[in-house]
Amino acid sequence: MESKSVADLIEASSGVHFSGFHMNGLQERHSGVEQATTSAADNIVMQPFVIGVAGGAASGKTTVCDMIIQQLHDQRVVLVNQDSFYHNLTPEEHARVHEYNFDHPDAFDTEKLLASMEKLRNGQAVDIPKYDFKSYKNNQHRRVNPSDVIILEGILIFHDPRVRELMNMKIFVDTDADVRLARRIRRDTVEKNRDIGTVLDQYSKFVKPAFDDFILPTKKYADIIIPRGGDNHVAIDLIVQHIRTKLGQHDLCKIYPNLYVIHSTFQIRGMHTLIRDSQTTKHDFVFYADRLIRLVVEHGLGHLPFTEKQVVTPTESVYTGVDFCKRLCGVSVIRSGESMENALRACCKGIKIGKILIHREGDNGQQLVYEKLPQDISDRHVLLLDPILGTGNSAVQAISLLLRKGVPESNIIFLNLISAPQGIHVVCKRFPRIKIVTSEIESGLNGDYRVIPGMGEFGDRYFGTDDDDWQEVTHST
Ligand SMILES: Nc1ncnc2c1ncn2[C@@H]1O[C@H](COP(=O)(O)OP(=O)(O)O)[C@@H](O)[C@H]1O
Ligand SMILES: Nc1ccn([C@@H]2O[C@H](COP(=O)(O)O)[C@@H](O)[C@H]2O)c(=O)n1
Ligand SMILES: [Mg+2]
Repeated sequence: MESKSVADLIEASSGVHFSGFHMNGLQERHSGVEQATTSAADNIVMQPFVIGVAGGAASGKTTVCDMIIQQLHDQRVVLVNQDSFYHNLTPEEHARVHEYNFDHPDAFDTEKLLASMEKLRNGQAVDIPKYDFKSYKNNQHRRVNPSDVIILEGILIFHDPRVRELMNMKIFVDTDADVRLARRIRRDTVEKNRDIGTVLDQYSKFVKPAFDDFILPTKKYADIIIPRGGDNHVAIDLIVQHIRTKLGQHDLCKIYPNLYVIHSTFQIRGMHTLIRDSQTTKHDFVFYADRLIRLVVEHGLGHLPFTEKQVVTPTESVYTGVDFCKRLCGVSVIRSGESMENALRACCKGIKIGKILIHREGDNGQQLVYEKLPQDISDRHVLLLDPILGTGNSAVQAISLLLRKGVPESNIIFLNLISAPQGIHVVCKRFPRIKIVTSEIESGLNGDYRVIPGMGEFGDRYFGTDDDDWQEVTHST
């Protein structure tokens, strides 16, 4: 495509909002996308999703954890047992081990557990003791690497509020006392070589009272109570599904503090349902997409800086409020992004809106970038408009161009309707200071790099250039 004709194309497609068209995309095309703007990107530590699993001894905690881990096979999951943090016994305690209460909160070195968790959450590997139930020692260690999911399991794992605080999800495995006792007898006699008399003594002296006094009272902290432990496949399936959703969605907001997902309501879900439905007419698609876009734009504007302003009301009282940010412009990514311009103009009277055209050239991923931006854009806060964040490639191109124009990274707010986690990772890691405002986070991308569940080709549906509409036009003319 010839440079001049592209300029004309943009001019024709967008209308002139201001002077200052720069045609330097071709020169920049071969220089590639800018490298990460700051080393801070490398320092971002993904916060793991921490699941706590509590319940009485032999209730099936380890079995439930194993089942969750098995189902989350495509995630990096690590299991940390509270048993690993049993205090070593003194020689005196060891000599009278049958009088030692292994079910009391004081039997555990919770400070050490907290220190290990702190390391894992900071992305550092940690050596976790391996507890030997036969020798009562934890002299050996295993190396645990930082992971996407950490499962903390143990009878008293909900006891200390500081440990509870670490958890994103708390599960209590609720199994009848007689089943727990029967399993314990079998386990302790077979696996731990203990005689049945000792097992029963320990149970009545320590295990049962501790369950009533310390373990059962922590059930109230659970988000989910699983009756029948590992037999409850439905509960485990639901939990795994929830973890997957959480990993892909809102926890992204914890990982990336500059990612904002507008608060979901049934109205918003209803609008999404309509625009995602492939049967929705163009008219309805535009109507509900516009409503959602307006919400995203309003939310995005809320992230602009403000100055305090006092006004005198008609009752001659003073109202202390704020003044809008004045140095502002929009930049839409042609063509879908243009659908967001009206909402921005409706909110910000007379706002300048620039345009960026990103063109994928063949399959080699090379992209041509043409732009028409305000000359003083480096002095402005920029609202970057593109309804769908998919792989993040276009967004990286667009943001890199803005940075080359001198716009500070922290002055860019990227507004979109839906975001794929992959795109969020790409953009937020590379540009940790930009803000992203979106209305929903998607499950992911399919093999063709299309957003799933998504809403199809947004530009075609919004501007009526999808196949059906073209046919309609052909038939009616
Ligand atoms: N649903 C089940 N049916 C039969 N045996 C089970 C079931 N769940 C666990 N067990 C057995 O009971 C014992 C205790 O289970 P485990 O998962 O280790 O419990 P916990 O970790 O709560 O102590 C183990 O020997 C295990 O094999
Ligand atoms: N040396 C030890 C240490 C602990 N116990 C018992 O283990 C139970 C906790 O383990 P779970 O896998 O069942 O959660 C607890 O009831 C302790 O009494 C032990 O017997 N010997
Ligand atoms: Mg266990």
